Amino acid sequence: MVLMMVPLVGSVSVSEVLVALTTACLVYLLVRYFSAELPEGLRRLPGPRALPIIGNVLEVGGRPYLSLTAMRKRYGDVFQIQLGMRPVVVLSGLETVRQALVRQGEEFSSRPDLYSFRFINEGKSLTFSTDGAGVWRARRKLAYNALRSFSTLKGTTPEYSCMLEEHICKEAADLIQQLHGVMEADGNFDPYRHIVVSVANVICGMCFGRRYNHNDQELVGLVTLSHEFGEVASNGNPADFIPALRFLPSKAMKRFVDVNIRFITFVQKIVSEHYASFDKDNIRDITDSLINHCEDRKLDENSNIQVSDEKIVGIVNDLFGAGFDTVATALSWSVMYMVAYPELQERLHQELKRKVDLDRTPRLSDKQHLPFLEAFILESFRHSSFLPFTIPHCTSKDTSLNGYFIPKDTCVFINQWQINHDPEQWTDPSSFNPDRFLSADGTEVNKLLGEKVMMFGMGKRRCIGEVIARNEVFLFLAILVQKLQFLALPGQPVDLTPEYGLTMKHKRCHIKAIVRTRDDQ
Ligand code: HEM
Repeated sequence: MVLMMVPLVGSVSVSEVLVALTTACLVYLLVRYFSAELPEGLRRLPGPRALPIIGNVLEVGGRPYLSLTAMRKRYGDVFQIQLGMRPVVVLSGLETVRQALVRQGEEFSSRPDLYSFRFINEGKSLTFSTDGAGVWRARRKLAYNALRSFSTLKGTTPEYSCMLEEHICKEAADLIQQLHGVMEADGNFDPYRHIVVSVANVICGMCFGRRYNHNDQELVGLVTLSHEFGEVASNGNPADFIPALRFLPSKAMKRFVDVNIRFITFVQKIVSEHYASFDKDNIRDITDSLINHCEDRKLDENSNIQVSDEKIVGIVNDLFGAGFDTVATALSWSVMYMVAYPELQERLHQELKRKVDLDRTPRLSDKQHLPFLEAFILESFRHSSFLPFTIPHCTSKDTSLNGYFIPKDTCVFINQWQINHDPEQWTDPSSFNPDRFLSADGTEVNKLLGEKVMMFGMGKRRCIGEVIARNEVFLFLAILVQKLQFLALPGQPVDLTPEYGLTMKHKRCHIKAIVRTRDDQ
């Protein structure tokens, strides 16, 4: 957002429109500053001094997770910046964030009315929209129950403990075939490009009861567009913070709108097909179960929260959207860490060999016997912190935190990256060291420490796909580590610098994989 805002501001600084705007903003800020009353006993939020119109955009820069972490050292766990004309409160520190999102959860669990969020799922997103508490809660419960039922459903054969396990095992086996094929054809591959299709197939299986070929242009085109989405959705776009800018052309915003239209068109086509073939006695997937809920609800005259059919069936957009890029990014980072640290990759393989054997496919139940893999995943989450901020929150009423007054409707950023790299919590936070999560003899994972890694948010808005996501990352990785060895290409060192976005990716690159045979174990 910040990167996009700077050139835009520069290109129109000479126009009359902005001169008028500057004056209006200055007046607005001055009036706001002097008129804001402070309740007795509470302090004004600390924070850097803001420039007119652009606020603190220049200081925040292109890597807000780093600059806002640095500002926390100066201003503490709760401080305020100004993004354009919008004040934003930034929260850091595990205990402060827990206080806000859990103990004061009711006050901190709304979403801000950001212009760009209106284009996501046509403004009806469960995740991004400003639905009132009642509607949001009802939709969230529906989404949570649908996800739980369709992931824990019995597999089609007894060898699988549940449908989620079945989907993952089949997709992981197919991914290995794919990678083998690409290695034979090209000698290298882009890990994210292939992983994202396999992961998307797992969520497509649950949501739509179907899977796509790795070369299906419609799906591949869609799931590889997440960069365009994340660039704007990470923490808005310039027009979210300087309202007048929404009337000026913006390439990034246009791409963002286009991605959202493509996305919704893709899902709506599938939903229409589901309506056409819907059979109440044969609920095939999450889409069917949501359609069924609409039918049932029409019979229930006592339901007091009114949610439109569109908003109910539209939940499937959120589940599909949230379900592939996040997990694929997590897996892609894990693969890159294995490439960067071959000795850790070997330890992972040896653990699998000892605890699972190489002849049978790992299962979800193997998790408890693979502490090093669990520690490795925790460290990949912590170190990459690929979701550096939660989705922006907003205060639902005037409140206070750590003695500071925060007015109603204030946009709140939660800095997960800071929590995961806080030197007060983590020894040598910048080094990649899975052993930090293991007991001295390496046989047990320190669960308490593991819970301090913040990747899924906290409290009322905590991710509803967390269990599924953790299971997916574990099982995909276990199967990949068992069957493949990942390596850097000669002369191409691994670059683990994250590229900023809603989900931060490592630089797109090519690596190679060797299929492990019994002889070279
Ligand atoms: C490693 C993978 C994942 C990570 C790191 C992750 C992380 C997050 C985070 C940080 C939030 C925002 C929390 C907040 O605003 O405070 C979130 C929200 C959400 N996630 Fe996930 N997520 C992952 C996978 C999934 C999956 C697989 C699904 C569903 C299939 C999912 C569904 C959702 C939904 C629907 C929300 C919005 C909840 C709400 O606004 O009430 N996520 N997730």
